[in-house]
Amino acid sequence: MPREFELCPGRPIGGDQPCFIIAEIGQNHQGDLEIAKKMIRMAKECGADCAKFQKSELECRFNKGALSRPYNSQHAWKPTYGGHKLHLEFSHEQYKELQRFANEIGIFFTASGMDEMAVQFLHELNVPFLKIASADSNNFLYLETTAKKGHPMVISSGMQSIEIVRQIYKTVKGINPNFCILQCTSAYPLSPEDVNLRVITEYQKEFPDIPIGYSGHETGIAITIAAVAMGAKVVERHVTLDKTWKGNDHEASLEPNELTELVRSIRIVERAFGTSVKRLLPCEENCLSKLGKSVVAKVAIPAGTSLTLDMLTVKVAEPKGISPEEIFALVGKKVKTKIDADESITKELF
Ligand SMILES: CC(=O)N[C@H](C=O)[C@@H](O)[C@H](O)[C@H](O)COP(=O)(O)O
Ligand SMILES: C=C(OP(=O)(O)O)C(=O)O
Repeated sequence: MPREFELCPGRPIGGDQPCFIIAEIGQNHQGDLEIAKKMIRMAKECGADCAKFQKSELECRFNKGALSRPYNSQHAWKPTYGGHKLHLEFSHEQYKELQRFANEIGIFFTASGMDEMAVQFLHELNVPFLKIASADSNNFLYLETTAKKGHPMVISSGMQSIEIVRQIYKTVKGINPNFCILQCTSAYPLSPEDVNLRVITEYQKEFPDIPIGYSGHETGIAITIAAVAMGAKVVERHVTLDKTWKGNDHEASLEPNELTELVRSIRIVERAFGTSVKRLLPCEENCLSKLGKSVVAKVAIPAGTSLTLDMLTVKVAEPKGISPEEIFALVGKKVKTKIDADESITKELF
């Protein structure tokens, strides 16, 4: 059983705790603070545990060449990648406002720190946990600095190999025990064939003492529900107010009705995990008494006969007789009284 730890105040994850559901607002707010607030409210109303953003300090995250490279995508807000990213970036003051807003409406608030300066800002903002985006999970310098901040960590593993993920585990484990690793494939939208849910099982085997989760970029909710059924303890999905909006992530995001349905389905699946003890349950008694089978005489059996298998069959019978699993134990037993063909074989006959 993976160890539990408190990801947010009063909200442990891992073990048998409910799956922690992150609504990744990311940059789907289009650079508009009012849309961002609407999305935080939406995440809360749909039942997500946390609203998450992406914080960058652009000069720390990108070099000059990357900032000035042309961005010709249909999703571009400005002609250069730097201009585009700047359009989607909220200031420190705006982050504080969003954090206050999330506090007011009662949903956990955090962000991925997309570079070391952003992590320092989020540390000062005192977010409950730090999300490490896939693109930083092999950035060991950053990982070490971030782990040392002491916040719980949720680390995504898109674009990485198992060797790198082992190194992530080892590095962070040595500094900060409170972290989990998410299976993730970094493509938008993600085809089911590239999801590789089996990696969740692999991570559970490789890292049995930490919670494992899933960060999905597919469309729809089925795959994320399956991830939870496989034991994901944290799930993250992009959310949007409108999938047709401009932006790289909207198509692979969930609209409010889908997020609501995802949360509802995850909570149902969790109720269904139940126990690993296999036994007849009280709720099965009705079915058993209506359709459960009994041993029945196949032929008329005279009193004093030693039973053989060819005298017996199994049917739904009234009254209830001996259970079918005991049929072989009846062979050789002598009946006290005569039994008619098709009569239930009951304990009283011996
Ligand atoms: C890998 C990574 O950081 N991925 C993020 C999280 O999933 C995404 O939200 C990107 O920020 C987004 O897809 C980038 O789009 P553009 O390049 O149009 O700003
Ligand atoms: C890119 C991010 O997440 P992931 O790698 O899980 O898609 C993020 O959190 O900003």
